[in-house]
Amino acid sequence: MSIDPTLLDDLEWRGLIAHSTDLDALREALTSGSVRFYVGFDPTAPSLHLGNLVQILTARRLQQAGHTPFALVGGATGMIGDPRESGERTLNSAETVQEWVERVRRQIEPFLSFEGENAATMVNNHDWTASMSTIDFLRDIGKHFPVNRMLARDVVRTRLEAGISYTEFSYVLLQSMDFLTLFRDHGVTLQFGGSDQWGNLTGGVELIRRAEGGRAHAFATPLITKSDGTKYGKTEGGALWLDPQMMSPYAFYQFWLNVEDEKVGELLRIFTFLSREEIEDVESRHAEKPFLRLGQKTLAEQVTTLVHGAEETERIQAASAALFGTGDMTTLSVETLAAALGEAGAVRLERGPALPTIVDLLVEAGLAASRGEARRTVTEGGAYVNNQRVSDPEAAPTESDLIGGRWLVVRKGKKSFRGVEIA
Ligand SMILES: N[C@@H](Cc1ccc(O)cc1)C(=O)O
Repeated sequence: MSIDPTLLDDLEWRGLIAHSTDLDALREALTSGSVRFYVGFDPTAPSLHLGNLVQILTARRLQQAGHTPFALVGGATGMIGDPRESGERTLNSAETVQEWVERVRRQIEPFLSFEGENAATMVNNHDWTASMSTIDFLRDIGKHFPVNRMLARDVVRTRLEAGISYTEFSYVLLQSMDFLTLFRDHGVTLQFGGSDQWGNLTGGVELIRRAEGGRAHAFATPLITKSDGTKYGKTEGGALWLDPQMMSPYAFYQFWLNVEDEKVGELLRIFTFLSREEIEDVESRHAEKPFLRLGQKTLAEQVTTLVHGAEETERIQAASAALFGTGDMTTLSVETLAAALGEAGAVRLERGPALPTIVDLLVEAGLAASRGEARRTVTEGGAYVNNQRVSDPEAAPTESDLIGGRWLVVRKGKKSFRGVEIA
């Protein structure tokens, strides 16, 4: 496996290095051989989310450049909880943590290669933490942690007033012990994580120095925020999950399609494997005609393909093109349409003796508040069934209009549409 000497320049160009312990030493290490590195994920939910994806993709970049990944799932740290500013976490049961460990592990695996000279290894910190005695922990690890420095960390300072348990306060020792263990047992010399992990990352580097006289490196990736500084996912109603059961691939795709123009370049650099030339080309074409949304479309296609695969992405694209365009809907697969409409909203109508008229459809689909309003929408030319404009308020679709024998797409104006299932 040859080493790509341009890796660090590429990471910097992508804006992936927000903090680092010593960039020159890191560059030296990353160009002189395959570096064993690690990144950890806590099972705090049944699925990883957008923030974790930055780390997963960064790990993949390092592996593609010839370095050797250790992906850690926090079977132990997931039992404790990394302190966050919003307050003390509630402890999850051991069974729940165990179940989530497995799910998180399966989510990470497809992004890394487990073959070849620099094959990835999955590790679980429960393996070296669970059997450790309290006495050993306090003597061998605790002794290296000055409490005054632990108190100075931002997250701890913000928590001091409202309160922080000894459990969460100790978290940094566990993560630092992980780095030390991987350093000793596997020669791991680099850890990275999100910028909120900076204290935990440097804790490990410092512990390796104090306990072992060893040299290790760390860097932190930036926090991904919207242009107003708030987190993605907050206003969309929940985190952006990678698990298709928790966030449909269609909704995932739509999220990328709707990011702000100012963010397109940054997100393309962080979340795609397009080259610098390709990204710069998309950016300049996007800047010329932002209304074509080339940047968002590229982003949506690339990231959805990485997470949900090419086939699923094509299905979503076909559905979106049909829903928002003028295309022929009858050629769509019913599954894709149903998924897309499930997201956009769909209503179900009992099949009566005759199919409903366009006025009925607009009212039933919730696109018009009254029959009067529905009638006006039709006469003003703003009503569509399956992308075909309907101009007669009394007109009703025919059986052959029903996609897959039961679906209609009712649209009002350009953007509001609903699925109607006649069952
Ligand atoms: N603390 C990390 C997860 C982690 C756990 C253990 C480690 O050794 C490393 C990282 C997070 O909350 O995202």
